[in-house]
Amino acid sequence: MKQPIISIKDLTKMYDEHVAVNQLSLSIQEGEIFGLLGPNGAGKSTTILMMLGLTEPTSGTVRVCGLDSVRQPIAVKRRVGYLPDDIGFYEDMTGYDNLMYTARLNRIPELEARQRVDVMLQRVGLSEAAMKKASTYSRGMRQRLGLAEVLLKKPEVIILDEPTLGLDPEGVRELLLLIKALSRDEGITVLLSSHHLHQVQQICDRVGIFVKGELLVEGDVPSLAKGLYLEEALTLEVGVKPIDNELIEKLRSLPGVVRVDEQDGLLQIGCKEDISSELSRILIESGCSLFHLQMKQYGLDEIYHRYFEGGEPNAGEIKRNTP
Ligand SMILES: Nc1ncnc2c1ncn2[C@@H]1O[C@H](COP(=O)(O)OP(=O)(O)OP(=O)(O)O)[C@@H](O)[C@H]1O
Repeated sequence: MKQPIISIKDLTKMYDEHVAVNQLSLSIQEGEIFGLLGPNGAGKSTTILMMLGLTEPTSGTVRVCGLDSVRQPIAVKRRVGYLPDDIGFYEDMTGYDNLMYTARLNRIPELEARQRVDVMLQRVGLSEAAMKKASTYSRGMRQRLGLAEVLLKKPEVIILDEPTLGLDPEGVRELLLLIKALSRDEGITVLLSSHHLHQVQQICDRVGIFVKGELLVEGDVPSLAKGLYLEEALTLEVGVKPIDNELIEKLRSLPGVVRVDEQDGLLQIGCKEDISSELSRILIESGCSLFHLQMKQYGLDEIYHRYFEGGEPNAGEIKRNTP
């Protein structure tokens, strides 16, 4: 198996007596989009700072792109792009000049810098606003300019701290789609922190849920739903004709089916796992005509609330992260 691009083992950070991150172990594979989720103060930013070599762990190890973040922080920073939650620009300079300034700081030769800045501005959808001062940019435009700046270095990994903070729904959607496209097209590994769970679940391959310095669970959204021992991990919405009691009873008796209800002419079938292909086979074999089949999965919000009902980890439901 390939070595993970980010590898964290037993990482702990204490601020005096306060444990900000506690015995964290986590591996992220190349090309993955990983979401670090959790409420304020959970330890997400501290973890990011340790990955970047910007703060030293109290104990444990963190390796990024095969480099030790404590011993080789400069080499790590060369290969990792970091977008903090409060990005600073030269407000009196245009978006274009801000990027050129960063390119020069990174010693990119002038001609190449101009070309790369043009490409990046186009990539993030800011070509038209390139000659406007950064002070006139909206929050969404600033985030996109920040992304362009990070990408100038051609990073292998990008780390985004709360990238959607303060954006309106359309801005959030645009930024997340852009992040997803970058990861897909350029093969960049993305780690992003957020407490807006429903937003990031759209683009994350896997998420880790943090609380009070501990990673309680990690996995893709469907496995987390399963890990929560949710009786009903997903609902299949089925449009089929004709619907009669015999059909409903037959479906109720299928393995993995928890409930079958009829609602507005559609069947709502709650199941423990995805049985859609088995289900369509049975319906067609029974002589029914199937005109609609849609799967509705539990989202991260549901998962998150199950874990942290009342703001505290719901001890009965926590399945510990095992490295
Ligand atoms: N420099 C510091 N000195 C002392 N305590 C700190 C320092 N930085 C963070 N902490 C504490 O460590 C804990 C984790 O903070 P951290 O900023 O990593 O959380 P977070 O999950 O990123 O939260 P947020 O979403 O609010 O940024 C918090 O209790 C915070 O008060």
